[in-house]
Amino acid sequence: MRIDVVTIFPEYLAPLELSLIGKARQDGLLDLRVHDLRAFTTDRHRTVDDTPYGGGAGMVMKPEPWAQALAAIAGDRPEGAGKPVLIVPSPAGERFTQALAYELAEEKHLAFACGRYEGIDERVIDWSRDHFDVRPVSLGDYVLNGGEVAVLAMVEAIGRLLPGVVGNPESLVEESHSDGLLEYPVYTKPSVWRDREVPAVLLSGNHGRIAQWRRHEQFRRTAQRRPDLLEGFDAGKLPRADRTEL
Ligand SMILES: N#Cc1ccccc1Cn1ccc2ccc(-c3cc(N)[nH]n3)cc21
Repeated sequence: MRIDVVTIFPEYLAPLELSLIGKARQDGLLDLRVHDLRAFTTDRHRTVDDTPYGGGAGMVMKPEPWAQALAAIAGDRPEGAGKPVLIVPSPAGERFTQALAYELAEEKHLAFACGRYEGIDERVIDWSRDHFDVRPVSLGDYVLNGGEVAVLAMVEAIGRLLPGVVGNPESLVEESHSDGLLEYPVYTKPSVWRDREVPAVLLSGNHGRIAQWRRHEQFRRTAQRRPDLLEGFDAGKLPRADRTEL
């Protein structure tokens, strides 16, 4: 997968050189390129913002540097890729979810536009639709100072789903949200820690009972912490014990 990120703070994306995503880049599984928006300005001061039409606080990102940066990306497509997906982090976007991460992990070419100030001139979003499949995406219902933190989270969530990135693909199956539920609690040695014991079933070696306990814990936790995730969940999928419990 090819990922391009445009930002005025390229150093904000440095953590993507570390750990699993960094190794995926070294192994050639992920071609991630970070572009400084100021490289696409033409004035002496490398200006990327200006005052908002209609007044109001703060500044808005100028359209032309964005069009220059995004045109360069759209014109440099990986072999066989169609229109890249342009993800624009925004408090006013569709919600980023595990399902969207899986969807985007299927793409050959993603681009991320990291806004700052009060956002990017809206005409850039409109212009981009001729060159990209444009997706404004929200990380959650809170306001960040810019798109970079959201891109760090999304690139990690998407990148870890690419084949070969996570050592044991099995670990992707049972984690939170992979099957619509929160994950079960995990434990490791020692079996007794500060007078707290590991649940006995996990020491039993009975893999059937362990799987049943873990499934029950997923439903119990989801019902307790994120009942919204159970709306519309097919109760017929519940083992009988869980069905009576909810
Ligand atoms: N837009 C905007 C805006 C509007 C008012 C005040 C401050 C900002 C900051 N900002 C500028 C760019 C930008 C990008 C993404 C987010 C963002 C995403 C999520 N999920 N929360 N916040 C915020 C961003």
